[in-house]
Amino acid sequence: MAQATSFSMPSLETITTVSAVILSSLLGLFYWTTTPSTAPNLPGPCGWPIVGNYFQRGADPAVTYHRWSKIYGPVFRLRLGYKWVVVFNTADAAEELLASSAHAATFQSRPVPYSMGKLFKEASKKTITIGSSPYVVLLYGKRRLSIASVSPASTKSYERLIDRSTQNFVRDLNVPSKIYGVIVPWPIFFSNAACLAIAIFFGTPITVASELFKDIPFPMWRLAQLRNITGRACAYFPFLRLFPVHSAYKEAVVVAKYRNGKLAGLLETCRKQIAVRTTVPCAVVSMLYDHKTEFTEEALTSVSNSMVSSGLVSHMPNTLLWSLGILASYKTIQEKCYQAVLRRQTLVESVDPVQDREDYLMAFVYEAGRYFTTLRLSLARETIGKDCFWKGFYIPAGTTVWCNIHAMYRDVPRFERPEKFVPERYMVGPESVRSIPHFGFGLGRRMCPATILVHKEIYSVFQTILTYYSLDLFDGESDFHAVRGCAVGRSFNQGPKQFRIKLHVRDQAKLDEFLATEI
Ligand code: HEM
Repeated sequence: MAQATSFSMPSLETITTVSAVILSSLLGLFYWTTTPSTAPNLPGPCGWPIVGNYFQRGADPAVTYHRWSKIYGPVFRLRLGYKWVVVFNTADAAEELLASSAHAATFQSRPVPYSMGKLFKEASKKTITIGSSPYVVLLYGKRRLSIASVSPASTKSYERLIDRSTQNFVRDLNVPSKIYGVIVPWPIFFSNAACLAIAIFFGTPITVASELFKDIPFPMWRLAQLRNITGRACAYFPFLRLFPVHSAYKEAVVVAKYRNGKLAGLLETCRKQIAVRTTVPCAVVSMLYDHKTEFTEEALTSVSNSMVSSGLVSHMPNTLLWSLGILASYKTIQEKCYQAVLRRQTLVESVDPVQDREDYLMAFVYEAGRYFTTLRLSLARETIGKDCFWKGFYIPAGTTVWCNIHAMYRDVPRFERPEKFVPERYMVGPESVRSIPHFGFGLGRRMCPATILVHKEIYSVFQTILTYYSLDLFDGESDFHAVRGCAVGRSFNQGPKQFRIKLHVRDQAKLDEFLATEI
């Protein structure tokens, strides 16, 4: 006997989801077949129906865009789902569009991707870093605070904190070196970059800074995942927002709240110390002295978030790790850096990152920033208020813009043999005589305010390590090619593949004395 087939009606939720998917697909198809007049009229690669160029971006999108720029020109457009994005790929084009008086004002906002917007609502506005903030009234006030806190004068006032932090790098390298002989640098460089950021900004003692995030419930980089230019499909395909929220997002919200709490606590401690004049010179002191009453607690925590996030998340540690790897792998470069360290010991002044063109270690720091470019697509920008007309092309208001720093640093008219790692380019020859562009820190009105501080910090870290140790690569990545040696080209920030090193003490008595010194 034939069995009766039971048939139950799909739930209302299923019907809604399926209808939304079909509707979005139809809208996507319509959008693809009829490029709207509001799209930028630039050349660009032909995409697939609905998804556009989303799946054509390859494992390392900055590298793919560099290749595409040879076909479509220095500035081209992409379509990712429903969104148009414009990519700047040469130094000339980026300087003209982001830094010239004709266009700079147009590109001074930042887009707020869907997940970030949601995060800001759920984890409070304190989470909005300057680097993730659109152009709003408070932005330039916050930028002013951030610039005050890292100006050359204030940086000079907390040089001692930089020395204290770099001593801690050596302390943390010394222990596993003695016990195991071989070192996995990741945990040491990530935790010390975080300590460096906290110590310099809040004047926090290293012993306190190194314990601060020990009870973090989820990894700090959950937050960076939300900012990732190449990730987050729901930013481009709105129908995905109908699906339940991913656990990584929920964890990012928890991390954001946790971090806000810790930073607000540190700020409060600084305030109390300032009131009774027991504070040490640090970035918060430089920031608060002139602007004590103008800013709300929320704004100040947001600025604190901005100023420590590069150390807590990834660009600082990744830049240090690439540099460490190349020093360990390329003995000639390491020896030249060591000679520069010895030369510096004979000079009275500490290095001046802007003026000093004779210091090989400084040139090495610049070249590592150029060659590896840890924020390859910078931080996204958005046009603000008005359309941009450039060389007969049209970029409408509200368009997302990515600046391909990886490609700009490989711009042949600007950089000779850009595929080679050559620190000397910053000491002699055409690149050293003109003012040096540090595209790795962006350009124009939203450029990173911390260029000088960062160069000084990286210099100090390697100056201190090389004073006491010579380095050898033990195993793992050895080539340190910016593209082939990159661990994950699609992440928010590009770091090297895994490697391990060995350290050799240059002079044990000198090292012991240094480790026993309280700076
Ligand atoms: C290796 C280290 C670093 C790199 C490679 C780096 C790179 C960048 C880049 C590419 C941008 C975007 C610029 C643009 O859109 O044109 C940026 C923004 C920013 N950076 Fe850095 N940065 C580093 C370290 C730091 C540090 C240590 C601080 C603070 C002490 C800092 C504070 C900021 C702030 C506040 C912004 C946002 C500026 C704005 O949106 O107006 N950065 N950084």
